[in-house]
Amino acid sequence: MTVADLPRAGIDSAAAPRSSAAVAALSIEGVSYSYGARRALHDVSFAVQPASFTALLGLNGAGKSTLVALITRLFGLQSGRISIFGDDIASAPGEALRQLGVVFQPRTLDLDLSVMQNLQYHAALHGIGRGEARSRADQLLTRIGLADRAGNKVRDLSGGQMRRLEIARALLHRPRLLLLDEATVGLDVKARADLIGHVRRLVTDDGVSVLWTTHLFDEIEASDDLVILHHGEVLARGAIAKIATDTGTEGLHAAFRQLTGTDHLGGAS
Ligand SMILES: Nc1ncnc2c1ncn2[C@@H]1O[C@H](COP(=O)(O)OP(=O)(O)OP(=O)(O)O)[C@@H](O)[C@H]1O
Repeated sequence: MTVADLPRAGIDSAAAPRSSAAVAALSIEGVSYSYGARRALHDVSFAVQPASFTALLGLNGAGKSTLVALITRLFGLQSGRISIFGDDIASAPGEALRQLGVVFQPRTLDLDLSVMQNLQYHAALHGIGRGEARSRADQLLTRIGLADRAGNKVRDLSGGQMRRLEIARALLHRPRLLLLDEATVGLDVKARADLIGHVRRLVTDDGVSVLWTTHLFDEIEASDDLVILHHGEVLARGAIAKIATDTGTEGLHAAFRQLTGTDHLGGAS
């Protein structure tokens, strides 16, 4: 089976856009959030365009996880607006979240169940029937290179394979927007490259829109939409070349250093 034979993982006719194709996959407008007196996000605004890879770059404490918690409605909004393909997460949460798949930073697989059982359990939570779940799971496991591991217990997988399984699980209900929060933490260099390659192919081959949060500069490519978040504020948006031009610097490291005033650079550690 080739990629062309597979259903487009990101496209679900039931979740087709209601209006024009110009609607952003994810729109964040004027979002602020505080934990008591501690401000975590301040007037954050940016958008993820359909079928694009947007990298949200920030050092530890920048506010990435807080933003993920707001997008997924783990936390309630204090101010601002978030919408997914035009559906407001506060006023139309069902419609909005149906179009969202999430891979959270901590692993959330059941280690004692098989790969297929993990997927079927999750599909049942989404109300997907057994036959349909099996068919979608088979397709997704092929898509992410785990078809031969369907019967294995999850605890026998490598860290990178577990992450890929979490991506397959996040795509089971055919969301058009995939949110991954520091998905490569704990993986070695090869597993990181492998994982990010899979995610990039979901964008180019299947039209999935991706928001990828990271503190690692080497996970960002020249063609990505980049959002630099620092101490809860968006300091720059756009492609690396644009940000470098805007800051009068050469390349991402220098631009980041200039924008944030910090020498603490995220490397491939
Ligand atoms: N439950 C909490 N109570 C109080 N402050 C918090 C809480 N969670 C996060 N913070 C603070 O909010 C700010 C943003 O944290 P957040 O975890 O969103 O950043 P992050 O970019 O995800 O960092 P990391 O990569 O380390 O997870 C930090 O100053 C953090 O200390």
